[in-house]
Amino acid sequence: MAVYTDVSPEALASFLSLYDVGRPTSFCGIAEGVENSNYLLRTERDGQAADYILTLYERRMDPAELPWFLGLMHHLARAGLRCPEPVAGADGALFHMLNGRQAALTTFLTGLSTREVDAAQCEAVGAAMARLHLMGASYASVRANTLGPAAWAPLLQAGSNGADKLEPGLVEEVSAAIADVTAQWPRTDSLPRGQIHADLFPDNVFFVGKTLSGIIDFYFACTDFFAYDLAIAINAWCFPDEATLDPRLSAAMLDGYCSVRPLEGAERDALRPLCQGAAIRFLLTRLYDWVHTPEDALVTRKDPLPYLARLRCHRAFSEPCPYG
Ligand SMILES: Nc1ncnc2c1ncn2[C@@H]1O[C@H](COP(=O)(O)OP(=O)(O)OP(=O)(O)O)[C@@H](O)[C@H]1O
Ligand SMILES: N[C@@H](CCO)C(=O)O
Repeated sequence: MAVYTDVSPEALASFLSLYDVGRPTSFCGIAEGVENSNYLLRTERDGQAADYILTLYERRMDPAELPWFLGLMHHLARAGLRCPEPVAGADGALFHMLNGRQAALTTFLTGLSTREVDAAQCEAVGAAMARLHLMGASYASVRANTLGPAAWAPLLQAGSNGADKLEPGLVEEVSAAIADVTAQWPRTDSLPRGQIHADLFPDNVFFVGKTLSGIIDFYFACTDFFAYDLAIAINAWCFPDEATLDPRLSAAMLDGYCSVRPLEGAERDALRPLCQGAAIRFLLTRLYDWVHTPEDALVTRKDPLPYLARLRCHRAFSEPCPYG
């Protein structure tokens, strides 16, 4: 489930009166996702139907940061990336309040996320990510990565109550990995940086047939190393059994990326610590949710342990870039 906030027909009508999108003809909650409340909205105007996603921002969203995310999506959509474009209200604003929460309408993207990742999809994701990185260069505003290395020790601390029940010795093992990976982390000015998606998992990428048709969910986007975005996606796409890297998939992703934006040698050399850092980041946010979400909550908690398995896998490699 991800409908935390119910929206009545009256509240919807009042919200839509701020937009020029026509009258609602259907409106239903979307079960997928864990962060925000999402609804599929169909409207009709002058006999024409149009689909939108209505999102009410919950949980981790810092209200002051929403304009940055919506501005980035607007910028990328206008630059030609297939991503949701926020719809402006009659007043020009990209979000308005609904039931006490910030809420935005975005364009609907067709397509389905894949359940069985293959090399062609990885190549397409790599190429789309590189396009996103290049297009983001003209979005000048900076957003620091709030889930970068400085956040890891406090997150582990916040999730430590219950961590060892999940996996004996987890806190000690992850503490040691944090110290080691932080010491190897590239200096800010040592690798190319810019706007990154930072959550490019299979459920955030749509395909129509074999063609990549859209990228959604920009609410962890930030300004960081381009190669860190690749590290996140390698972890999310290239571990078919959750614990073992399939180098054919990661090589396809790197090939796709390099077909649009060639990687520098230093970026390839940094991939192993970056992949470990990406594994730590998702292990810790999942651990936090695991420990802090009541077992009977409607939201489905994501298992942190597959990210411990990925961390171990990257740490066991001896070659600098086993990814392709
Ligand atoms: N622009 C869009 N076009 C079509 N479907 C969308 C769009 N945005 C969201 N969806 C649908 O809503 C679902 C949830 O969206 P999203 O992943 O952004 O939610 P979330 O709560 O931020 O979840 P999470 O961060 O856990 O992935 C998606 O899986 C997709 O089915
Ligand atoms: N992609 C994240 C969920 C939040 O975006 C995860 O799998 O842990």
